[in-house]
Amino acid sequence: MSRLVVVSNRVTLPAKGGAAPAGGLAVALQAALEERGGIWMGWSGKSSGTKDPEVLSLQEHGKITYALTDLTKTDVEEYYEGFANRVLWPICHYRLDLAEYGRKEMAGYFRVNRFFAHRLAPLLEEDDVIWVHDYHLIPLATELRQMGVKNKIGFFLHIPWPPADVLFAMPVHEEIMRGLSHYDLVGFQTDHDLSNFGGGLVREGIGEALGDGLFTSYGRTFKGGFYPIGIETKAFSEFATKAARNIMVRKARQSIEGRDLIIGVDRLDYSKGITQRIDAFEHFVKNNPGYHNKVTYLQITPKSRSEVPEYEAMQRTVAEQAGRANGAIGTVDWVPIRYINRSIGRPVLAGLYRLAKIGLVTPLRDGMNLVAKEYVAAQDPDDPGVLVLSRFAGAARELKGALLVNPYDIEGTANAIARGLSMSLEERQERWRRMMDHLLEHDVMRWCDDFLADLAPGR
Ligand SMILES: O=P(O)(O)OC[C@H]1O[C@H](O[C@H]2O[C@H](CO)[C@@H](O)[C@H](O)[C@H]2O)[C@H](O)[C@@H](O)[C@@H]1O
Ligand SMILES: O=c1ccn([C@@H]2O[C@H](COP(=O)(O)OP(=O)(O)O)[C@@H](O)[C@H]2O)c(=O)[nH]1
Repeated sequence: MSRLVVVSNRVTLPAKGGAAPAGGLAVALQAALEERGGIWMGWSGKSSGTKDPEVLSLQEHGKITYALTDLTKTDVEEYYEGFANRVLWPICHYRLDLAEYGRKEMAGYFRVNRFFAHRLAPLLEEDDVIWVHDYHLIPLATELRQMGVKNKIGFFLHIPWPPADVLFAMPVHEEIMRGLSHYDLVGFQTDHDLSNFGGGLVREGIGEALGDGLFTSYGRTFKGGFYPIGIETKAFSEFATKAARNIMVRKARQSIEGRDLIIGVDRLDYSKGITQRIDAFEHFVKNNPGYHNKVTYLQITPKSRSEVPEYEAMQRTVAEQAGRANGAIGTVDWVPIRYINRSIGRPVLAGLYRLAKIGLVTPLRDGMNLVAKEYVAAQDPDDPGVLVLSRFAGAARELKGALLVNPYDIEGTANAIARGLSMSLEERQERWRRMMDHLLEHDVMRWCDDFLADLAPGR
């Protein structure tokens, strides 16, 4: 088997005790690489200030060699906070209104991709298979090809790919589309993302779908496919079973005092639909007096990308909204919404998911949403909870046993909460079994194997 070289913007070294960082990409790649071994190259998450970053720091952990680089302050501002998170992220999440274009940021994005290529190239061996992840690094293959790298290079996009009318509002879309054509395989989360990609090529007159998963554009022929990312289903389910003994989970159980628990877990991001979700919960409580003092909604929301103005503003908005809703619907002996702003380790999260009667996962747009899958995997087969899931999450293409909602429809989401809480055991089990069987078969290793088999068959 060829050596696997993974490149992603952010690389986080495994924490003591094996706790993984918040963020689906890091969680999934760690699981996939731990089994197969290989190199994982990317940004350390640290800034070297104004100094040029030192050479790569190489560190071995188990079968993985981590190759980390710092970035200068300017690089972080222009490449990560600027172009990646203020242009590509909003555009790919259909938020044209939030995209902020700047020539400086665009230049910084392409410059850092070149820098990554120059740092990566000396590590490469002839037979290596290179797997690049996410929107931060779209131009990386172009840069590597210009340096003469002939290896197989695949790209997987963890976030949605928008339709032509949205994508082409981005001034630099042509460079981005050209960048993708330099890969051997371009993978998306869902069939919808793939068809948006193919549709965009045709609409702009820059390429076409040749059939059998082949595309051509800018004089290159490459494969495209969809590979829905999975979780470590079996291991996560075992975590959840054991977590009942965890002290934090026991304390949480005691503190809800027999009320029904509803759980939401999301990075603090405008794409996650947290404000609409709080509105929906408030609406549910107001319209279902029988549930007064009988339900607790726990929203776990670690801060994310706080240097980006839209994210900083959200911290205030969501906190104020949770406070206002508690003021409006709470009573002297009942705080209906518990809003937590820090990251919780996944072993504890697993136990909290299992305690919850409803997993409330209502992003306005999401590439996949691993929380939805983790919630299902964590359930007790004898008494499973109900997943209320946005139809705009990639996970909705697979998890047909969920109650699918439109997160913009506040009343509809409130009704789904009510329906979930009163659903019969038989229906809950039937819906859960369907989803769990799917997740057991399509776990994170399957995702990894499927992608790599299409990228480098027979290697
Ligand atoms: O690295 P950050 O800027 O702190 O952000 C964390 C990650 O967020 C995004 O995750 C996506 O990947 C998940 C796994 O495929 C998927 O389930 C989710 O829908 C996506 O939003 C981002 O794509 C990653 O690059 C970030 O590391
Ligand atoms: O306090 C938290 C919140 C989230 N997560 C993990 O972060 C990932 C979030 O992935 P998802 O695909 O749902 O969204 P993303 O943040 O990548 O957009 C999941 O594995 C969560 O278990 C975590 O470990 N602790």
